[in-house]
Amino acid sequence: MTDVIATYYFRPREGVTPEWAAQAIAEEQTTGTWTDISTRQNYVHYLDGVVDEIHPSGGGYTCTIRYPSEIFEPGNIPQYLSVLAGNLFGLSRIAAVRLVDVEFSRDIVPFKGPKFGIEGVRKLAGTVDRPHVGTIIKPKVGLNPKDTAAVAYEAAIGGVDLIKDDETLTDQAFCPLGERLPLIMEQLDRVKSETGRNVLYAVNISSAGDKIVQRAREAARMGANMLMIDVIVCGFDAVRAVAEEPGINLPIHVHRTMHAAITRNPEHGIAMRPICRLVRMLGGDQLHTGTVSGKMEHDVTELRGDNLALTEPFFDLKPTFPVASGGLHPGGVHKEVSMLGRDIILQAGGGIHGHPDGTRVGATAMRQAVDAAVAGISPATYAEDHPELKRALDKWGIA
Ligand SMILES: O=C(O)[C@@](O)(COP(=O)(O)O)[C@H](O)[C@H](O)COP(=O)(O)O
Ligand SMILES: [Mg+2]
Repeated sequence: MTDVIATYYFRPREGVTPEWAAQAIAEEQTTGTWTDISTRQNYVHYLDGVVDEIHPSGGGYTCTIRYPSEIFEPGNIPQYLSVLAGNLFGLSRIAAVRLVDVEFSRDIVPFKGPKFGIEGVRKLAGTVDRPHVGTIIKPKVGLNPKDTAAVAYEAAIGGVDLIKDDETLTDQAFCPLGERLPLIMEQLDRVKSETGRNVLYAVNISSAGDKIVQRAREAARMGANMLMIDVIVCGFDAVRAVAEEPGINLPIHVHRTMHAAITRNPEHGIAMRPICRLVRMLGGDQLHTGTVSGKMEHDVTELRGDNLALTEPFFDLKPTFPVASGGLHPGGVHKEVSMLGRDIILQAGGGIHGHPDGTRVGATAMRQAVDAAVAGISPATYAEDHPELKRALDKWGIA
């Protein structure tokens, strides 16, 4: 059995040595506590966490801690997190601590990973290597099912590859999932017969732990071609439960709403990297990781590393499709593609539905921006003979 290696950034309180702080984390997360105890048996020793290395970093230190994989109950993600990311965050003699990354050992990754992954999603959408364009139905909530489906049709016929519910839309009375889903699939069938394109719709099935698998089954029965889960608010295991459910063969789009409460502070919390590794191993086919030009806080170096964690070899798991979303518009596409590559889903809500000529043209403008980026042509030049893109650039400029 090999060890699991976690990397932490930490800053000890004044008067506390980095050695003491790192050791306190290793003990707190494995077999120790704040004082020696009389109940300890020698045979417990093999489960001790071991501080490997400590290096100064920024205003603090980074350390790697080895966790014997026997401390983990194979397949039990909540238990993994209680060890890797549990009590340590509250230790008062450590001013700040952040879980930066985890190197999992194969024996605690009994999961199958994404069913589709980048290649499988590309096959469904009929693309080879260009970035995908996605949109979020806006306004986030409030539209009735009929109007929601009408917006979906406009975006799909305009050229998007993916349509998704917003993270706050589930099965509320003003837009019941059971009405919205069939109406949207009907519109996407219409687009398929009119254009031959298979547009994906990620229906948000986020719900209580004892309901989410049943909601996934119902969505599949109603003709869904993709599912969406808010992983942080539902819990990581919800992704596994849906991904491993026999009889449900649908890609899973993973939204990370609430992530910034734990990922944003560069000194304290959990970085996006471990979250990327978990979502990939649990079966997420697509995952929001951030943009280089959008409205959300972002660190380009971290972001590129996060996207690599989704796509680099990781045992034999398929790569997960990174999603760049949040304040994106056609004028930002060239920057996203040049910094993040082509295996990316560029998702725009306001950046499509806010186009001066409406949703359909907004979608076309995003596709044109992608075509320009793939062809290596600047958006301004491409806009000279693509009026849809021009109108978008006139409104939002070039990032
Ligand atoms: O509600 C929103 O803000 C979005 O629908 C984007 O809409 P806009 O395109 O209109 O901004 C997404 O939820 C964010 O992208 C989430 O952030 P992240 O991808 O960073 O997790
Ligand atoms: Mg949203």
